[in-house]
Amino acid sequence: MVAVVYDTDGDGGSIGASPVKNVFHFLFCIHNKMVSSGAQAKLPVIDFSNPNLKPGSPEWDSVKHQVREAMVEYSCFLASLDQIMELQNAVWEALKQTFELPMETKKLYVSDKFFYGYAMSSSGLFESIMHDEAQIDGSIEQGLAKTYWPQGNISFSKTLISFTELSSRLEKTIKRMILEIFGVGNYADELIDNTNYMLKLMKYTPPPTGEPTDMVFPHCDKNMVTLLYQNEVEGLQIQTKDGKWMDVKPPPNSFIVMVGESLWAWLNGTLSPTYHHVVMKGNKQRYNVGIFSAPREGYPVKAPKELVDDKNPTMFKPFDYEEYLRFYYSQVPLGCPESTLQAYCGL
Ligand SMILES: O=C(O)CCC(=O)C(=O)O
Ligand SMILES: [Fe+2]
Repeated sequence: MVAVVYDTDGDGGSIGASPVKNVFHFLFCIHNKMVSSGAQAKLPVIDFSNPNLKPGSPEWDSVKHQVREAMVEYSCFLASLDQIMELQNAVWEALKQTFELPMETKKLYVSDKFFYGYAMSSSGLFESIMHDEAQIDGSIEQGLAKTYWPQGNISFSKTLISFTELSSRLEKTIKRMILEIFGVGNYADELIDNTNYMLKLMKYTPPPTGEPTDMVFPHCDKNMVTLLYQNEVEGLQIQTKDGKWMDVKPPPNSFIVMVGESLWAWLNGTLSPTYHHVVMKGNKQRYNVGIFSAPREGYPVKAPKELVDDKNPTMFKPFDYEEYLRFYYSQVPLGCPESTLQAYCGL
């Protein structure tokens, strides 16, 4: 299916006739009323920079212990990785260069996979480029860079390939630790082999009023694990167990790690998905680049038998991630139920 994910009206208001436009209206609408001041608590920062971080080592066990504490409390943490600092400037340069392209050029990037490509919110303040299967050799170069720079753009491609390698390696480490924590580490290789990585480039333009403005409405990601790397402009808030919004303030060497609905289902509810939104304030542009891991098409999301018993019955019917995404985007215009996964395949 071809995903034409561009909204030209820029009115930030009325809901148009096209389902795609409706999706973007709801996904990126502006609700000033939802803005709240962040709670005071701080997310744990866990260091993954040690090159000796190998499964079974004392370093591994120590980091895993920290991951457990953070995930159980917040379903979210900050993963510091010093190696990202070497890429930092090149990453922001690549994003700026991309979003500064003329609008007609940016619109050229339309993927043949469902929902991937260039998108802009109806307010015009939030832009994103979603590139699926970023881990596949040549995909960033041939699929993305060649669309924008037909003559090629070596520095752009090299930077985003290195970013994808570094962040997907970190994602694998984190996922392996999470599975070990819940006693299902024996499934880690299978799950990793059936993972697809979506690369998402994001630009937030500050609201003209300068008032705090909700740019991405509260939601849980649908995928397995989300890793976000943002510039110095804050805006992300996650919801804590007591229902308060907490500001996320990542140091420059850190990724934000969040749990998506697919991991929630795969773990049969053992971890909750991270509920989050983005509030922009001030006058600086916010850039963010994320890697979203997701189950490959055709690999059903199904909790392993070890996580199911009489006390913990299966929460969801096995589902295909891509089919669930289609359902989700068909539901969003109808008003976004609290849990679309529950509505889709809850038991
Ligand atoms: O920009 C951010 O910090 C979060 C973006 C987000 O929630 C998403 O892309 O799903
Ligand atoms: Fe999100």
